[in-house]
Amino acid sequence: MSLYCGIACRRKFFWCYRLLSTYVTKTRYLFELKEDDDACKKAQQTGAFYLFHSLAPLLQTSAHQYLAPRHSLLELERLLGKFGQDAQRIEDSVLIGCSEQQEAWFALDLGLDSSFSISASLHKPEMETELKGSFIELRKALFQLNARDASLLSTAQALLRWHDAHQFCSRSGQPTKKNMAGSKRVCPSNNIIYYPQMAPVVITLVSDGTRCLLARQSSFPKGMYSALAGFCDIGESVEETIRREVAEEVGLEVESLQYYASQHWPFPSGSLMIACHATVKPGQTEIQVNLRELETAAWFSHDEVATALKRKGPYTQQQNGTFPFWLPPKLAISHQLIKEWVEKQICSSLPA
Ligand SMILES: NC(=O)C1=CN([C@@H]2O[C@H](COP(=O)(O)OP(=O)(O)OC[C@H]3O[C@@H](n4cnc5c(N)ncnc54)[C@H](O)[C@@H]3O)[C@@H](O)[C@H]2O)C=CC1
Ligand SMILES: [Mg+2]
Repeated sequence: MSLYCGIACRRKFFWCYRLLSTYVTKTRYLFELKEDDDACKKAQQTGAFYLFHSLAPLLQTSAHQYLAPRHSLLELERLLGKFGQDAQRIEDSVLIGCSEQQEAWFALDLGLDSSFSISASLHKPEMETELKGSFIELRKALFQLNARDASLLSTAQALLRWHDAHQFCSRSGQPTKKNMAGSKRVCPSNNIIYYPQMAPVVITLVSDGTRCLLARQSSFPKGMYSALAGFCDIGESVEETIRREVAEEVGLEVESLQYYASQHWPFPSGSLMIACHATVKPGQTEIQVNLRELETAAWFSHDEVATALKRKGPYTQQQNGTFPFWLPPKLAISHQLIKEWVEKQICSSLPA
């Protein structure tokens, strides 16, 4: 090993160690805030708040992108005061992360019902003017956010939605109480603890060796195709869900599958997307589309998919009345799954 290489390796090791150490410190800090209400309340003093209204995040526009502004506790108290709201409403906020310098990040919804305010929803247009931004539906804004804001706002929305929908104990019917961080709710009458939940969903890119199978639902934007997706049924393994979903939706039998990656997805109400590649038995490639689930499904060649990946919107109607074939945006795991398939095809076609 050359001297240069030795130094480079040691530097790399030192860098990795520093990264890991910051990550561990951050993780332990967040754990403490979830477990200790007093520590979490203290963290709000120096923390930053992302604001929502009826689950739509507050956003500002900057150069064709959306930015998610953050507010200090002081700014938030001033804002609530101005709109005649109790500062106790801040206790409805949920912890969504922290910076490397341990600035805790929270999310608060000013439009949902609160036990701390008489009138549930603060006046939206006036608040938007005051905050110099707009509350925009996450579905519309997600793909124009940077990766960090997209991930934070997705987590925040899923958590805020869960709290809004779990205000009462399903056994006693009594109101449940959120802990300061919002990592759980407890029923004071029977001590049942409720934890935020998300639904596991598999997303599978089926291939026959040279082509891949893409499908569309009628609710998709015109021209957009994606890999097959489906919720896990209770009691199923990921492998079983993939086999069932592929059989249910396109009438094919999966022969082998390989895990690719996962992603939290805020729609419809917080899912864990588990992405996999799958192959079908050779010669068994005839698609039978389940029209109750899908509008259409088809096999696509490597070149067709590679071209679609490069295509940029807006995807407007063509002269012949059809829409161009396009794929989900980069932020969606389906895009990454399809991209990996394209890259793998290129590698396998290269001479050894
Ligand atoms: N991030 C990504 O790249 C992608 C994400 N997705 C997400 O995957 C989700 C599932 O895909 P679909 O093909 O619609 O699933 P699906 O094929 O399981 O069909 C949806 C139906 O499943 C039933 N269902 C079972 N459990 C459910 C639950 N926990 N919540 C809601 N419905 C449930 C309902 O009847 C619903 O109409 C979609 O909601 C979509 O948001 C889909 C494609 C790409
Ligand atoms: Mg489906």
